[in-house]
Amino acid sequence: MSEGTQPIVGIIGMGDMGRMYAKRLKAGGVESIYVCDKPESYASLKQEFEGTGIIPLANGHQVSRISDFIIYSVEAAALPHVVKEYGPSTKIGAVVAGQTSVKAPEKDAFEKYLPPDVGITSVHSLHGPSVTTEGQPLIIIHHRGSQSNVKMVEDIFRSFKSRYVYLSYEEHDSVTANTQAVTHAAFLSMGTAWRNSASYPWETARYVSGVEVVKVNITLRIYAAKWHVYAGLALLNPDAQIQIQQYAKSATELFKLMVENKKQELEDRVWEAREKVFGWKRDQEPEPSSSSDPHTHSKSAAGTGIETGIRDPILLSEDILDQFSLGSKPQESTNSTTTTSTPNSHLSLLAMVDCWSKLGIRPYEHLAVAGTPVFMLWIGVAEYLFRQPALLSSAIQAALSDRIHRPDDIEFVVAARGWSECVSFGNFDLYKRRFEETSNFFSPRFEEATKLGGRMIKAIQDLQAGKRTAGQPNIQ
Ligand SMILES: NC(=O)C1=CN([C@@H]2O[C@H](COP(=O)(O)OP(=O)(O)OC[C@H]3O[C@@H](n4cnc5c(N)ncnc54)[C@H](OP(=O)(O)O)[C@@H]3O)[C@@H](O)[C@H]2O)C=CC1
Ligand SMILES: O=C(O)C(=O)Cc1ccc(O)cc1
Repeated sequence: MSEGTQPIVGIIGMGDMGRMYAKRLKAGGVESIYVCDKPESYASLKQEFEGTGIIPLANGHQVSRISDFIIYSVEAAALPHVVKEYGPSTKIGAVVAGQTSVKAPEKDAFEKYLPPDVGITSVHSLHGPSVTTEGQPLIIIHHRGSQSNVKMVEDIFRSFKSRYVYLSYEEHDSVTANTQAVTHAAFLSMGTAWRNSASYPWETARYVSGVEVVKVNITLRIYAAKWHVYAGLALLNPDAQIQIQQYAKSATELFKLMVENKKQELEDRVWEAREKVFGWKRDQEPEPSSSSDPHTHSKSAAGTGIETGIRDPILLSEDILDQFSLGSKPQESTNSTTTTSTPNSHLSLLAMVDCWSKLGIRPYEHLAVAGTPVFMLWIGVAEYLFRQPALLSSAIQAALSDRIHRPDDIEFVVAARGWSECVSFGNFDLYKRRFEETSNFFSPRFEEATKLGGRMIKAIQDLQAGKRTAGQPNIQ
């Protein structure tokens, strides 16, 4: 690349993320963008991108030969063979990145198949293709080559207005196992449980309000997306299995305490997890943003040593959550199965906080480094339940005595164990089958839920942004 000229950007893989990148980079002022998908898609890509300034080429060899910065944006499981094929054609002195959600296989493939004169400065946008890039974390992994390559990558993505987060390959997989893999395991399990109960949660009045809205909408959002994205980051991330297994173990152990009616043990375990994760003493309700919030003075992300600065609590309110109800809120009725006030064990959330506690995960610190919108919402609802002692007590009480939700809880435990086992087998076909069985069950509601999920994510981001502009501490 000669001095003063813009780098030529190449994208291999024009699926959802590749397209989003190409369009946003073009709109952001990158002059030359060459892209390709599989050779059989060349003709249709050419037609689709005619007149846009984004130039489709026949294959990854052509993109690699001409580009100064090449982004592989293909399925995680396909990446090694795609890099093996096109990597040797990479232009001398170019810089290569992968959009892959899991970096261990990407690192291996790049080291193995890229010529030694090629730099490796990888990226990962921590959000889906339909979410704004603005304010979202964009992880930059500088692995090989001149430090000036980092500046080039930063300049290329400047128009995204994302928040750059600098990690190593290993730190990336450790943080995303904590933020993404285990969070997805929770939502996938809820979906499987509902499917196996043959019940659409929005048809059951007890699921329409508050915390349930997030559970249902995000579950549907995940099942509406591509299975390989979730399979890749769960099955190929060496750190993810431990987290997913602990989540299933937490759900199982809590459930056993429930059915054995071991009140004291269950209470002690839940309140201890609350203190360990959130720092709030038993029965103590923290003031908003008070110094008793442990996460408001955290300094480094657990396990990474990365300085994170300060993070606000999320402080979701019932009012915000209810704006996104999937059904209409029923009137209080004498039939307890149809009232919104029926206490719920919230086993999926009790298990999540127990799992964070057992693994020493500090969710706010990971959120500050590499939080996805889904993870932020999930912490938001966990915080909502655990912040208010009365609400948490009523969940524990329901866990011990309520019989209405118990069948759902059984299904949930079985589902969490099933996902954990599936991940431990490392079998993509099995994962796909499990995913698609549930995804087909929910598909009639995808369009609506995806829109609602998008609005919910925007609302929580606006809430956070509003707090920051109101003078509360920011994470940067
Ligand atoms: N979707 C998301 O929310 C996010 C995804 N990611 C990561 O980004 C990557 C891409 O994901 P996403 O865009 O969603 O997935 P898609 O399936 O939409 O896109 C992947 C594209 O790569 C193409 N491809 C496969 N092999 C080749 C090849 N040899 N040459 C050229 N193109 C090829 C695929 O073609 P075909 O369909 O024919 O196989 C497909 O069009 C994944 O690694 C994912 O983990 C990261 C952040 C968010
Ligand atoms: O926010 C989430 O967890 C999502 O589900 C969207 C997503 C999927 C894969 C990524 O690598 C990054 C973000």
